[in-house]
Amino acid sequence: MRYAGLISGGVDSAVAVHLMKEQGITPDLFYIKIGSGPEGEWDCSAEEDWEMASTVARKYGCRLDLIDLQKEYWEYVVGYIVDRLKAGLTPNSDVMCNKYIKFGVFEQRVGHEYDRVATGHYAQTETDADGNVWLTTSPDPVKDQTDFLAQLDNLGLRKIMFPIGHLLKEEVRDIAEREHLAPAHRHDSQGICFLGKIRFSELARKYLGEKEGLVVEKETGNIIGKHPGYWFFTIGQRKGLGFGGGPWYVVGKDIRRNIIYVSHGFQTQAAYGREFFVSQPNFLTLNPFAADGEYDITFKVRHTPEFTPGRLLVSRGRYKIVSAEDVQGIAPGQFACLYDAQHHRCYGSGEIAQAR
Ligand SMILES: Nc1ncnc2c1ncn2[C@@H]1O[C@H](COP(=O)(O)OP(=O)(O)OP(=O)(O)O)[C@@H](O)[C@H]1O
Repeated sequence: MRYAGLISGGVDSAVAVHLMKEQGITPDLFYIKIGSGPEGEWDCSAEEDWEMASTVARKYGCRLDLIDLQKEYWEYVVGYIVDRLKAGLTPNSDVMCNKYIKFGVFEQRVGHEYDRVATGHYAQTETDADGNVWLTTSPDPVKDQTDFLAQLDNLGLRKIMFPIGHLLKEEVRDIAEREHLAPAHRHDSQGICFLGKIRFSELARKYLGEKEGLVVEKETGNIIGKHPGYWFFTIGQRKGLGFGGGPWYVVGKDIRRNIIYVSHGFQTQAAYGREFFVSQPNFLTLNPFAADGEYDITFKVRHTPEFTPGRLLVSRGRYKIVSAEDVQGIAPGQFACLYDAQHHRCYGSGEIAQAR
């Protein structure tokens, strides 16, 4: 068996390597470089991550290679983000980075030479009696990353290994301390999916520019203020609106007229919803909802520790989630991730469809 390990310079993948060594496996390690943009305009400070990865590789006698996927990252992941922002949708860079980069381009370039590829994700897999491999959640609900992995295909899932998947973050840190792994005291690495909120707005400014529009209170139609372009705002967003007299929630967008609709108050009903459609989901293994009917599920519409209970209504290939609780900020384009009622198995995810 040939083993590869994806190493980021952070604690999680360092401990993953340690645990593989404990099992007698010496993986070849790969550090993926996404660089700092086509014109070198973003400061990614990746040197430190590379240093950390090298220290771990030396300690465990592993080969370490740097794979430059800068061009592909900007083409596929950043391209997708800008596209979605322009369409008024809420993109998810972590999901797409896993799909296109770590398990997409990496697999084509390097991964295909290996039988298994290990990462430091907080997720697990299980094999049923028929030999089907399923993605299952981490015991650490705060760190669980199954939602980021839910767009992979079954081939990827069969190949992947999560050496720290059964552990809590605290346990991973303890191992790192005990083993004097250099990154033990580091913050989480930049990772390659580094595009957080700030980056999103920087990207939006660079690629889509600014275009002044109106901010309108949904209930009254009153004009509250102006904004620099609908692409800077996400449905459900509360912080960073800067309109005064808040809290305000973004509850809708009219992208044709460049209008942002907001709603006022802490408990505003307009910020919540209970029902929405999911575009054709990607099923990681089998589709457990193949027959029309109603199913008890849990789901997530964003990366939070909570799994929301609800029912999935399936009718002629259409998937509708009816939540048992109010859900804040149901944003078209964002992924709805589907789990069983015990939030043990993660079945896959699909984009939240535009309300019609
Ligand atoms: N630049 C990279 N090169 C290679 N693999 C990476 C890189 N960034 C992330 N990974 C892989 O993806 C996993 C999850 O990445 P994520 O960005 O979520 O980081 P994390 O949970 O903070 O993990 P870590 O502590 O290892 O950075 C990492 O554990 C690692 O296996």
